[in-house]
Amino acid sequence: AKVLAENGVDDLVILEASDRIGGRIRKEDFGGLPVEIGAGWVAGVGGKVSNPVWELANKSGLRTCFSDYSNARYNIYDQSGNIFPSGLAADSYNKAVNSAIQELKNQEAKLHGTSTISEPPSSPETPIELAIDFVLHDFEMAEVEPISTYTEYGDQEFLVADERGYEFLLYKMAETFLFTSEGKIADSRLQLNKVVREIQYSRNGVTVKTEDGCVYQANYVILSASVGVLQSDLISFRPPLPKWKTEAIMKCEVMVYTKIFLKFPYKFWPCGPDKEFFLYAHERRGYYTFWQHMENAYPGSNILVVTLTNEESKRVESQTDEETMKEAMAVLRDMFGPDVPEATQILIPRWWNNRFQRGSYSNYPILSSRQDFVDIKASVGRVFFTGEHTSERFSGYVHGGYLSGIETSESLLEEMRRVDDDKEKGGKSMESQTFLLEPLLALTESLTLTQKEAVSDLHKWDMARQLFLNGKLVVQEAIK
Ligand SMILES: Cc1cc2nc3c(=O)[nH]c(=O)nc-3n(C[C@H](O)[C@H](O)[C@H](O)COP(=O)(O)OP(=O)(O)OC[C@H]3O[C@@H](n4cnc5c(N)ncnc54)[C@H](O)[C@@H]3O)c2cc1C
Repeated sequence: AKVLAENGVDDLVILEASDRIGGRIRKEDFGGLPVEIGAGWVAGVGGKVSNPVWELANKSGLRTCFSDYSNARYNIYDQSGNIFPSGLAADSYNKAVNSAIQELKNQEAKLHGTSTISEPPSSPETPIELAIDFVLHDFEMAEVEPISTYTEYGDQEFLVADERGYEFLLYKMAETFLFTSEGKIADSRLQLNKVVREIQYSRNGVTVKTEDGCVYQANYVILSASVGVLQSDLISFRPPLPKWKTEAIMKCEVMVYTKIFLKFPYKFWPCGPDKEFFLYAHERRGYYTFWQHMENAYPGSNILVVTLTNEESKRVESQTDEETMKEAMAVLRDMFGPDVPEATQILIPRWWNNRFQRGSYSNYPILSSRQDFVDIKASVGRVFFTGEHTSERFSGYVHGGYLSGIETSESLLEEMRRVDDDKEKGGKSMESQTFLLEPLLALTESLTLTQKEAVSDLHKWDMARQLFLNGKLVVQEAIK
C-alpha cells in the first residue's frame, strides 16, 4: 500500500481482519517480557547482497542478537539425559547436510527450476541415524527455500531482542503513511476488524464484502491473505477463481510451526553462548525436539522456548494448555533430572486454528515447478495476489512477504499505466478491450462450472489479447 501511495495512488484502503497490523509478526507479553510468537529471526544475513529487512532493522535501531543454531548439534540429549558425544553429533550433522545437498542437487538436475526440501527419511534405527534424523527434521521445518538462494543473502540469523518487538519494523514503515506521531491511526486508509468474506470481480471493478456487512467498491484489489486462508473457505470469489489458480493454491503446502514459551522460577539448563539451543532425542519424530533458552536475548528472563511443527503442532493446539505443560515438563525432566522446577507460566500460540492464518508459512513441496509460483502470484482480472507464498525465492520468510508486496504493487502500477497508455492512444484498453466479455459474464449464471472458469479467466484472456494485438501488429507491418 505504501508503494502505491508513493506512486500517486491515494485513494486506497487496507482491510485487515484482526484488530492489529503485523499478521504473522506478532509480539505478546509473557511474564513481563515481549516474546515473538510469530517470526523471531531476521534470516538471510551476511551474504553478498543485503537483505532489505535486515536494512530496515538496522535503520530503525531494532535490537537483535546473533543466534547460531548450529550449536544445537552438540547439545543433543537422549531420554536418559545423556548428551550424544560431540564427534557423533558433528559427524551426523555433516552426513545429513551432505546427503541433503546431494539430494537437492539430484532433484534440481532432474527437474529444472524446481523448489526443493528434503523428503522425510524412514524411521531411524541406530543412534547415528537418530541424530541424522534430527537434522533432516530441521531442514524440513526451517529451510523452506532452495539451497541456492542462501548464497546471496547469506545464512546468518539474528534473533529480534527488542522490547518493541519485530512488529516495530512495521510500525516504523507505516508511521508516515498510517499513523500520527503518537502512534494513532491517522486516516481511514487502515480499517481494522474488517474480515473480507467475498470478492466479486468483473471488467468494471471489484466489490469486496466484509463480515460486518460493509461493501467496498474498487478498481483493483491486492489480496495478501496467507495461502492457508486461500485454501480455506473464508473468502469466496465471484465468479470462482479459475482452475489453474485454485490448483496452484491447493498444491502449496502449509507449514505449522509453533513456539511454546515456558517461564521458570529459576534457570536449571546449561547456559553459555554455545548452549542457546538443545535437542531432545525421542523415537517419535519432532516430539518436543527443539529447545532454546532466551538468556542471550533477555538475560535473567528464565524463559525456555520449545518448537513443534506440523502434526505435533496440530495435536498440541487441540489439547489443553495443562496437558501440554505436563508433556513438556516430563521431557525437561528426562533431560535435566527430576529436580527441574515446575514452570510458572506457559504460552501456546495457535496458528493452525487461527482462521486469519491457517498455518505458519507456505512450504512448497519437493516437486513444485516454477509454474506453480507463477500461477500462485498471477493476477486474475483485477484481483492481484501477494504475500510470502507468492515469493519464488524467499517464500516462508518475512523478507519474502516484504519483497512480494513491493513486487505486486509494482505490477499493479504497471497495469494501471498500461491501461492509461492504451486510453491515450485511443486503443482498446483492458477496460474497453474486454467489452466482448461483458455479455459473456452476464450469461455466467447459466453456464457450467468449466465454462464459468474459462470466462472468468481474465488473466489468460488478457494474454490472448496481447498475442492477438502483437499478431495484428505483425500483419500490419507485413502489409506496409
Ligand atoms: C511461528 C512463526 C515463526 C516464524 N519465524 C520466522 C522467522 O524467524 N523469520 C522469518 O523471516 N519468517 C518467519 N516466519 C514467517 C513470516 O512471519 C511470514 O512469512 C510473514 O510474516 C508473512 O507475511 P505476509 O504479509 O505474507 O502474511 P501475514 O503476516 O499473514 O499477513 C496477512 C494479513 O492478512 C490478514 N487477513 C487474513 N485473512 C483476511 C481476511 N479475510 N480479511 C482481511 N484480512 C485478512 C491477516 O490477519 C494478516 O494480518 C514465521 C512465521 C510463524 C507463524
